[in-house]
Amino acid sequence: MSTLTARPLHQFELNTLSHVPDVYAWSALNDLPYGDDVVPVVDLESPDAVGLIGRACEEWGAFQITGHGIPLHLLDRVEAQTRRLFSLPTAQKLKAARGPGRLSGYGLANTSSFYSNIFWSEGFTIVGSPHDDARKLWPEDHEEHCCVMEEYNRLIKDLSGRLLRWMMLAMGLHDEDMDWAGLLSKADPVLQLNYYPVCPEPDRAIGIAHHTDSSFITILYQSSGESGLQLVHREDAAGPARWVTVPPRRGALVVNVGDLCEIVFNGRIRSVMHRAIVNRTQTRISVAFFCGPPPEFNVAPMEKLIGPNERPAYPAMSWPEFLSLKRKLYNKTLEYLRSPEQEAEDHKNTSETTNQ
Ligand SMILES: C=C1C[C@]23C[C@H]1CC[C@H]2[C@@]12CCC[C@@](C)(C(=O)O1)[C@H]2[C@@H]3C(=O)O
Ligand SMILES: O=C(O)CCC(=O)C(=O)O
Ligand SMILES: [Fe+2]
Repeated sequence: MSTLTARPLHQFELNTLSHVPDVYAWSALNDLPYGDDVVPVVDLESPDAVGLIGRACEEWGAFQITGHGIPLHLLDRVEAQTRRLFSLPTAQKLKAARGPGRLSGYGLANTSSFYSNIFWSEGFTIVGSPHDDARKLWPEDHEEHCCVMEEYNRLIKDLSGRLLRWMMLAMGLHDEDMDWAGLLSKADPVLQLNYYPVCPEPDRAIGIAHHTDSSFITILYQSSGESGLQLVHREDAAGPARWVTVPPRRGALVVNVGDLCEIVFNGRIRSVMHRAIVNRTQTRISVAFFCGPPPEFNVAPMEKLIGPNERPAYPAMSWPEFLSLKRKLYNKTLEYLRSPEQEAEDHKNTSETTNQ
């Protein structure tokens, strides 16, 4: 396993290939059985939205939302701008390549550096303002792109604050326990545009390998047509852990619970393992909004969720500390934080501090 570093871009133009070259071949795609259960769909205008969200978070760590107030024509424009970006010639896209140590720009998904095989996808990350990178792609003609992305960021940030507040209420907490809107207003919005070209042998490739998002929640738009997003439904009375496909639904958005919520809610809800697969017939795009905190945020379980005489299920740390741990341990991060070894380590650190 390596740490997150920039990696060379594709050696191939994926949409021209008639077979999957070995560096793109994945063997562990069927590690779990498939389930045909359906990820809950919550209408945010429904009177029991809070309860439905709470149940979906506890059972799935994910749900689709309708009635979210983001106009369909804006979603269409976001999709059109995303397709326009990825259909630029490779040389042009490389002008906005994600440089070493930078999060924003064009390249493979960052997490691809954990694997020796390459993802069948391209990514473009927008952190904060879209202007700098868009100017590199379209020196004369980036106004429309920036306008659309900024408007989307504004509405989706607002929506994420509402959703987090409802999740908190569903967990029996109250408005005074966390000012989500205030907290999120201090963070840079992060948008990840994903592009999955058609693939001649979809069973041999992966769009983005399984992972959890680090954010509080991720709000994902996926293009209609072929589905690609799959998530792990944990073992329950109905069966063992299984892959479940989240079909695109016109106008709906997918909400994924991320690692930060798992920690803040002290494990009452868990982040959802998910991946994107590819298909033979339709180019797919997705746009993920990662709802994260400002750098100074203290990542720790909320006091009220820790029972009397109970230790928090996760140790406290800063957000940059969490991200650097995640860069090292990737899918093992939360398991490590919950483990007894970590508790011992945590205890040692606390006694060192108190001994000083
Ligand atoms: C709010 C977030 C979520 C982050 C970290 C932080 C800021 C940047 C986000 C992304 C965006 C691109 C994919 C990812 C994997 C990456 O490398 O940077 C994401 C990551 C995560 O989910 O871990
Ligand atoms: O394309 C998708 O459906 C998933 C994308 C994703 O998981 C991500 O960008 O983190
Ligand atoms: Fe993701």
